[in-house]
Amino acid sequence: MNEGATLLSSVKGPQDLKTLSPEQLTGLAAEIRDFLIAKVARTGGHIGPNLGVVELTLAMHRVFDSPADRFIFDTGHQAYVHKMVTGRMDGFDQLRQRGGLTGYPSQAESEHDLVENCHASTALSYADGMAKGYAQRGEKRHVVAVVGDGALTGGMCWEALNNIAATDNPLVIIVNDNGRSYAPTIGGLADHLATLRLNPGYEKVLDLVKDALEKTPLVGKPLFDALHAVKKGIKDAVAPQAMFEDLGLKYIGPVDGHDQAALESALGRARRFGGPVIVHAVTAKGYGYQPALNDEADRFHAPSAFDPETGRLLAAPSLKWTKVFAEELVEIAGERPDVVGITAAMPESTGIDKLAAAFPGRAYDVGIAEQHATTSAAGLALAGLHPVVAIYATFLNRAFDQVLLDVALHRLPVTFVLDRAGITGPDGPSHYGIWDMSVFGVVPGLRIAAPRDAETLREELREAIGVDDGPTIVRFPTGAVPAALPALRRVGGSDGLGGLDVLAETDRKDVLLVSVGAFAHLSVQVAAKLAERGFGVTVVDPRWVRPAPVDLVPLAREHKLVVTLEDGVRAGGVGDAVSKLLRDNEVDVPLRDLGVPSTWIDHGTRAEILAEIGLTVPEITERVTKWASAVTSAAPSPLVTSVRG
Ligand SMILES: Cc1ncc(C[n+]2csc(CCOP(=O)(O)OP(=O)(O)O)c2C)c(N)n1
Ligand SMILES: CC(=O)[C@@H](O)[C@H](O)COP(=O)(O)O
Ligand SMILES: [Mg+2]
Repeated sequence: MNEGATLLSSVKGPQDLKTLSPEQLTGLAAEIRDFLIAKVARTGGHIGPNLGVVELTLAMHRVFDSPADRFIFDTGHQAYVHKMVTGRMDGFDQLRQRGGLTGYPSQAESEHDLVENCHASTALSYADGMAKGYAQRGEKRHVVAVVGDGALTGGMCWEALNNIAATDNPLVIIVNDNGRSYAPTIGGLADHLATLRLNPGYEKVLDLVKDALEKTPLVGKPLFDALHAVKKGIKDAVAPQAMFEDLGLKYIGPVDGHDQAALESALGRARRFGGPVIVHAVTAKGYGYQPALNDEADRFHAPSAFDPETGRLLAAPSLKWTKVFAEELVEIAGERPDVVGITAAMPESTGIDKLAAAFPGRAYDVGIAEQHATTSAAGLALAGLHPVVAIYATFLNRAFDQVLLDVALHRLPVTFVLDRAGITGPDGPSHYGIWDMSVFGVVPGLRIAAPRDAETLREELREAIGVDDGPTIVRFPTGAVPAALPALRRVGGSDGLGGLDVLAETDRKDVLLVSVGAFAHLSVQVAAKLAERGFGVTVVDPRWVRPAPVDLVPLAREHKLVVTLEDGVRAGGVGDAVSKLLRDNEVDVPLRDLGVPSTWIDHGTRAEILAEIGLTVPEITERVTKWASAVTSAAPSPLVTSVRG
């Protein structure tokens, strides 16, 4: 290495790690942490999880040979160090930015990345399949899966472990146990890991006993049997619930996940073992960076840009959708003792922590277990309660069958509150909440509300919790709540859910713009432009969007063109549902639908992505102008709206 050059700059690929001395590795780990803090402070991202896996990632790359050996990171939010040592250091200035490095593994970025799915608890299933596949093909590779203690609370992990235990493929499962998901990981599994963590002597005692036995005259099978008996005795005495071994999986650990030599020794043993093996590494989320280590609220799981010196977040404070929901839920819970909350391991970021604080015992953290959350909610409803399941929109997708059959078939009053609905942004396609209105729109008896501002969120949440004969969804986007947009008037209400809000109108009735949720401001701005161009426009917010509100039928009849605008996929979305409603009611007014195309859209800011897919005022105005011109001719018609200026 040149004088003055950093160790970090000498690492162009995993091979460069293999020759480093213990001292150099310690230095490199420190440089990696400094690099991550400096870069992520500017872009935002998963700083806490990545600071915790520096030594672990270096050990993986030193003991195994990626890409010949296959690395899978569960969830993938902890793969920054892996990116750094596989030739992507230069990309970190553009981390999670449009066109820049993704925040997760990415096949397009590197041959070292395989699994891009950022929904938790899938790695062991991928690993099981890959290990079986390589065995079938006669390929000699290790499959190495890193799974967090949080991800391990997801049911798929246990389905996979059940299968993996019955194989003898070279599959190494590294449990990255930092005791936290977002908040501290909960439940029996977390308790079990904690018990194991508190018994660091287990492996050491085993080694001592093994040494002693090897000095005795026992050989072959008698030695093995004696070893096994002693090992089991120690296990029962030192770590009485060594569940992994009871499941039939070799367990190595617990290992100090910040002790480079210990990690490499454990991974080396796992590699030599040749069959499925669990390495239990104990790490600290945020290791080496005090603001992230002291992070009670888990703000450093994935903060936006921050001051690296103090850890202070740089974004100006704003009123978030989540806060409005959380406060209203607490209000409602004060009035209704039957209302309880559920979060799938995200208490603070979904706002369920506020309910837990106000009414201890009435909020449940079920772990990263959206399917269980849903059916457990069904159970709570069967027991006479009204559960509110607060979840990010993208994560409810995996509980479709539970929503359909466990909840809706039984007509159970469960309210799902879908935060981060619509295009979210820097986390990329796995995190966009764009499928809910299509996917859950087909569930019989399920009603979906899409509030447009804080006031309507409060109102629609109350309406949803007031429904007692089936499930409801209330969905809202990420970030700050827009300014209030009061209705000019409310019409209809014949379907029992309170009617539609007219947000803007002209005397002339050319275009009926059906605006879903937070697109209301955008729609009113489009209407103003269309009115300037001489088209008559009515903007209506249906409030409850699935099933399509029957009150739209008479309104549509009064217009020459219906345009729907939604923050979700067009395929099977609100536009399709309204179109079907109109057809079923023999309304022959043409309909055009605007929304998110059914393609994989790369990460970026919400604004950048909406611009790319043409959901901006100028683009929508142009398109509607074209459509409207085909069915009517323009003439002056001033727009009336509650928006000033
Ligand atoms: C199905 C699903 N639900 C929720 C999330 C949101 N989420 C991302 S990381 C995380 C916590 C993961 O905890 P753990 O696996 O222990 O990893 P750590 O962050 O502690 O390294 C959660 C809940 C997700 N990615 N996927
Ligand atoms: C990996 C994951 O699923 C979450 O950590 C997600 O990145 C958080 O997103 P928010 O920042 O919107 O809470
Ligand atoms: Mg964890």
